[in-house]
Amino acid sequence: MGGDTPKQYLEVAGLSLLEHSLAALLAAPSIASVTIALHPQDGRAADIPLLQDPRVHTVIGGDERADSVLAALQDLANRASTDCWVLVHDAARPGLAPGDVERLVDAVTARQRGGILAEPVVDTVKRSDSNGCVAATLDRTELWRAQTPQMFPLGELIAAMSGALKEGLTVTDEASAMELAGQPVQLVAGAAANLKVTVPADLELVAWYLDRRAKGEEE
Ligand SMILES: Nc1ccn([C@@H]2O[C@H](COP(=O)(O)OP(=O)(O)OP(=O)(O)O)[C@@H](O)[C@H]2O)c(=O)n1
Ligand SMILES: C[C@](O)(CO)[C@H](O)COP(=O)(O)O
Repeated sequence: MGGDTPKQYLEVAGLSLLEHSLAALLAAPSIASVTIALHPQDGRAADIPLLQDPRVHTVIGGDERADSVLAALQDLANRASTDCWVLVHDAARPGLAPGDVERLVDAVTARQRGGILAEPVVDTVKRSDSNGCVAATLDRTELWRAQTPQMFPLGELIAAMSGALKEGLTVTDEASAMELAGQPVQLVAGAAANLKVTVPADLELVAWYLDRRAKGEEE
């Protein structure tokens, strides 16, 4: 994103990205507690009123997203059964709605199979060769863009993430680790509003979605 403010503390519609994401999770009836992985030098989280909620815990994160996720999962395992289900969410996805969380939880619990929110790819997708030319056109009917939350049993996810990191494998989401461990992962339709804020224009886009939601308009 550039700039001096860490992405999770950029503001949209009067709240930081982290606060929007946290509020959505806390408003979802299925969520019992939330553990937030913070940067070791984080100086801002303590000022967030929602962090006073007794259901919220914090832990020091790691160098990469996967390290932060594993730190939070291991902290959670100190006070929750490894059989319980856990959802991992990006602070950088502030457009999450409590209803999205419940849709994922319902699908996962109905089939007792881990799953993720995801959006079908709507463009024609090309794979490039090393010269920047098209090597192939992919079959988009099989392609989805992974979102978060991603929901798996706590113990299985810790084992899968630890295994992947020990082997030096890159896992950019939790499903990747579960796939490497040979576990099935179901795809549950996510909303366009649940985008990952990655470039400055995404802030305006997510503000638009949040404004429509606040006015009760369809997404
Ligand atoms: N060491 C890290 C790196 C990222 N994240 C979190 O992982 C989520 C998704 O990562 P991404 O959007 O890629 O965040 P950054 O790497 O922080 O940002 P960018 O790629 O835009 O530089 C974000 O909510 C971010 O806060 C984390 O917890 N620990
Ligand atoms: C987990 C994720 O949001 C799925 O799309 C994404 O992979 C995280 O972002 P990153 O840029 O890969 O860290």
